[in-house]
Parts: sequence; C-alpha cells; structure tokens
Amino acid sequence: MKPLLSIKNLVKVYGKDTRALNGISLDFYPGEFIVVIGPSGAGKSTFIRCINRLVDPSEGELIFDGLHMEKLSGRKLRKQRAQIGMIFQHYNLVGRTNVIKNVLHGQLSNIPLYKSLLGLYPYEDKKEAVELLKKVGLEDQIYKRADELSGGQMQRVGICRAILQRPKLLLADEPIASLDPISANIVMQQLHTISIEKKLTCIVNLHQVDYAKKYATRIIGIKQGKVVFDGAPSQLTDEMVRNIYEGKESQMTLQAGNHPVSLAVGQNNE
Ligand SMILES: Nc1ncnc2c1ncn2[C@@H]1O[C@H](COP(=O)(O)OP(=O)(O)OP(=O)(O)O)[C@@H](O)[C@H]1O
Repeated sequence: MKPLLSIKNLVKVYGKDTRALNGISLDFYPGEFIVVIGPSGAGKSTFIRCINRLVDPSEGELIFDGLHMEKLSGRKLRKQRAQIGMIFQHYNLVGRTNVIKNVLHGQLSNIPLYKSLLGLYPYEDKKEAVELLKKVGLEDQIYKRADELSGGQMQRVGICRAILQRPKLLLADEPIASLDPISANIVMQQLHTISIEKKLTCIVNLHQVDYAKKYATRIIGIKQGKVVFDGAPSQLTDEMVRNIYEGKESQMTLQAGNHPVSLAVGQNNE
C-alpha cells in the first residue's frame, strides 16, 4: 500500500539551538488512527504542525498525497492544506458566531469569499453540517453562539468543522487536554467513530496513554524530537511507557501491522 503521508528526516530547529525535531522518518497509511505520545516538550505539537506547515520545517521531506508539502507556498500550499483537517486544543472557534456557521467555516477554502461573507453556503454543505452536528449530539445547539458552549461541546463543533472540510488527513493537537474526563471520553469516542465512518487517516497528539491504547491502530512515541516507539497498542508495555516518559537505554525491533517498524526506546538523541 502507498503511504498517504511520507515523512523523511524531519528536523525543526527553533531559533539558534532548540532542536524540537531531530530527524523523524515515518510513513502513514490510509485508514490508520495514529496516536502520538511523549513527555511535555518532546516535540509532538511541532511534529503535527509541520505536517500542515503551520510550522515550517528546517530540514526534511513531507510528501502528502504525492506532493512535497515542504516545497509549496501560496495558493498551492493552501490547496494542499485544504486536504488536511485540524483540531486544536483550544478549539479555535469564532466565539460570537453560531455553531452551524463555525462548522461551515470548514468549507471556507472551497467557496468564493463573497459567498462566505454573505453566508451563501451550498445546500449540500449546510445539510452535511447539520448531519454532523446531529452525530455529535449538538442538534439542539445549532444556532447557539459558540462561546456559550461547554469545552466538550466546543471541541465537538471543532470536529464537525474539520470533517466538513472533507479532508484526506485529520490532525488533532491535544484535542482533549483542556477537557474534564467525561467530556474527554465523549470527544475521543466521537472523533474515533467519525474517522472510521469517513475512512479518514488520523494523527492525534495525546498525553493520555490509556486513550492511546484504547483508540489507536498505531502508537508513535516521541522523545527529545526523535521517534522512540512505533508499534501497535498491544506492543506498548508499561515498561516502554515508563521508558518513553522517563528515559532508559534499550533498542528493539517490532512489527506493527503490515509495516516493519523500528523501535528504539530511550535512544540517545545526541
Ligand atoms: N515557537 C517556538 N519557539 C521556540 N521554541 C519552541 C516553539 N514551540 C516549541 N518550542 C520548543 O520546542 C520543543 C518542543 O515543543 P512542542 O510544543 O513541540 O512539544 P510537545 O511535545 O508538544 O509539548 P507539550 O506536550 O507540552 O505540548 C520544546 O523545547 C519547546 O520549548
């Protein structure tokens, strides 16, 4: 199978010497639900933001759907980025705008500016927006201002907006980090269900290893800007989790699904 996204030797250096990503190479395949875990400051957000070029990589290649993302700019970059949905920790909704309009914003890149300013969204988009909102249990909140919703509800709107964009790849940067446990569970469940229904490839940054094990088809562990685990949830033992979060020398190779993967727990990053 051809990867949807192929990342080669990705490096990100902030300023003079903050090496947030230290040579990451990974292939992601259609339909995978990937969860990225790792300690604070490991480079998870930087990694996910390099993929859609919210952060510009310093070195390396990002081949998404056949195009080199790292080489694109202007209209071409916007067009390619429209194929990648993004869910943010702090939702990034327009607070004063109602729920359905926030969801319809997912289609902004596909309709002329004057139409969006006049609120002239295609009927099909409005229909799908309502269907998505029903799916996440927000059918009664459609005309409510976004800033009147709870955090969990806001994130469910964020999911609908990203899905309405009809992306090939969905990125989620700590989607449940600001939520209480009950809302977090609902959001993860809905994100997972919708991704499967829509046959989306998902890359999700999480701090919660239990959620990673519950939902991921594949877990990537990042530490000090390097991949230190790449495998199926069943292969992630408690000791490996400790190693990812604490640091210990060991090196092994695993087979994750159909993809041969190399696993290096706590490898030396110098
Ligand atoms: N805009 C920036 N300018 C300078 N340094 C940055 C910037 N963003 C991140 N960093 C640094 O890059 C490293 C990786 O940060 P990043 O936010 O990617 O990690 P993370 O794993 O997502 O952490 P967390 O789980 O706490 O969000 C850290 O050392 C961080 O301080």
